Order: sequence, then structure tokens, then C-alpha cells
Amino acid sequence: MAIKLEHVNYIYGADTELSVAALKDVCISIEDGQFIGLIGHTGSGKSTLVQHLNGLLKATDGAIYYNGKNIYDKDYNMKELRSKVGLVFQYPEHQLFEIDVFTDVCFGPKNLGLSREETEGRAREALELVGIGEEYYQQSPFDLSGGQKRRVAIAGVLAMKPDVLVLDEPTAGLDPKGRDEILGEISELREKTGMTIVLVSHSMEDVANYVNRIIVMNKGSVMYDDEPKKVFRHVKELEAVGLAAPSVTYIMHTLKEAGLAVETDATTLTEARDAILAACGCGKEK
Ligand SMILES: Nc1ncnc2c1ncn2[C@@H]1O[C@H](COP(=O)(O)OP(=O)(O)OP(=O)(O)O)[C@@H](O)[C@H]1O
Repeated sequence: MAIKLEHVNYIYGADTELSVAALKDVCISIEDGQFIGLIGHTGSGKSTLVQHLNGLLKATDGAIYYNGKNIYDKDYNMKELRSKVGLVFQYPEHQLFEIDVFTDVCFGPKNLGLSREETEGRAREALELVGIGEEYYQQSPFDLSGGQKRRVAIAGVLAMKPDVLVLDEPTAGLDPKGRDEILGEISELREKTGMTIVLVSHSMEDVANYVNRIIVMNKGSVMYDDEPKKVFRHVKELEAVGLAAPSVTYIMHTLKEAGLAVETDATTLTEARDAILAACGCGKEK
């Protein structure tokens, strides 16, 4: 087991008049190799939660274990945790600052005190993983497109060789093409490396095609924690907290209400197509 949160509470400005209870009794376990979508309406506590995963925020109350060790023990190595749980913030491109792409991606491993050879090897590997070719290495990060900048920023975290990659709203501010590209690449990255990924998003649509577990946050608490199909069965409850199921879920429910004996559990277009063909007695398309 990689990360376990036990009864975690977090209050911003505790003991002040402006205190905000951002996390309330959060209990979750993140197992090795999982691909998790962390979903919630704005202000539901997603960013606060992910900053607990690598120790950037310390729980007001509760415990967090990384590989069985309590990260709040006084001799715990927080620096190592930060390199093992890589956090990619919202708009990570705002943190690019070096003169060229390659130097920027080298920054993290160099700071870990690794040799030049190891640092550069890791930077090359990370850039390859996010699909940034050598022709970009000497370019200023500021001359790249929005999607490319974001990939370079992700490479900077990957170069630390984390076991867990946490991406806070990686599609924020991208156009639909950029959004699909970055989600596709994150998914490919997971296939290539098998690493544990936590993908934070407002949108079920964004994550439905990729993740194998969804955690829904509402007002600082975990509302659902299950496989996508099961979460999307709660269409009305999700709507009540300002979220929507993916479009295919609505289409399947409409078809069922119209009298087609169709399974409504499809979460992707391919599953929806197969379910509709099965309901029509046509079997799977070859
Ligand atoms: N630095 C802060 N000081 C005080 N309150 C904060 C701070 N950061 C967040 N909050 C509050 O904590 C709660 C949870 O915020 P958080 O940013 O974790 O939610 P979120 O789900 O990530 O939202 P978004 O999708 O908008 O990023 C909200 O009520 C927010 O206003």
C-alpha cells in the first residue's frame, strides 16, 4: 500500500475568526499502480487534499502513512516523500523559469544532488515520456505552446522519478485539443511506467475515459470512492452537488427511459456503442 489517510482534518486559519474546515474526516488508501480521478466542485477540498499527500500541508488532525510509515513522525524524511510523491500544481508552466527546456527539467534531479550524468539521463527520459523531442531542448520554455509548456513542467516532476504522480487540474485553461492531448499522454505515461496517478479534475467527462477509481469530494468530505461505473449510478446525487456524470451516462439513461433494454453502466463511447448494439441484438461490432 502506498499512501493511507486516516481521519484527516484540515482547517485553514485554525483558531482565527476566518477559519475554514477544508478537509473533514478523510479516510482513503491509495494503492500502488492505481489511476485515480479526484473530482469535486470548486472549493470541495481537492487541492487541499493533494497537498497533504506529499506533506506540503500538515493535517490539523489525523494521520498519513506512506508505505506504512507515519509521515508525521519527527524523524520522517519529508524531503524523500516530496521526491516520491510528485505534485504537479495547477498551471505548472508558471513555475518554468530556466533559460531552456532541458535545463529546466534538470533542475529537480540536480537539486537532489545527483551526478550530472544521472541528472541529464533522467531529464532525457522524462522529456521522452511526455513526448518532447530533442529539437526543443535548447528552446526557451516561454516560446512553447500552452500544452508543450505543461508537458515540460510535468517532465520536471517526472525527472525526480516519483512513485506517485499527482496532477492538479492538468487540463485547466487548455483548449479541447490540448486537453485531449494531455489526458492521452498522461494515460500513455501510466501504461508505460505503471506509476500511481492521481488526477484532480472538476469534470467527470475528463476522467471517465481514463481512470479506474473515482473519489468524489464534497464540502471537504469524501462523498463516493469507487469504480467509475458505480459512481456514475448516482446521477441525481452528483447533480445535487454541482457535478455531472459523463454525457454517455445521460444518453444511456434516456435510451432506457425510452424503452430500450440497455445496460446504463457505460462510461465511455466504446462501452456505450457495445451496450446499444447488444440491446438491439446486433452483438459487438467487429
Ligand atoms: N489558503 C487558504 N486560506 C483559507 N482558505 C482556503 C485556502 N485555500 C483554500 N481555502 C478554502 O478551503 C476550501 C477548499 O479549497 P480547495 O482549494 O482545497 O478546493 P478545490 O476543490 O481544490 O477547489 P478548486 O477546484 O477551485 O481548486 C475552500 O472553502 C477554500 O475557499
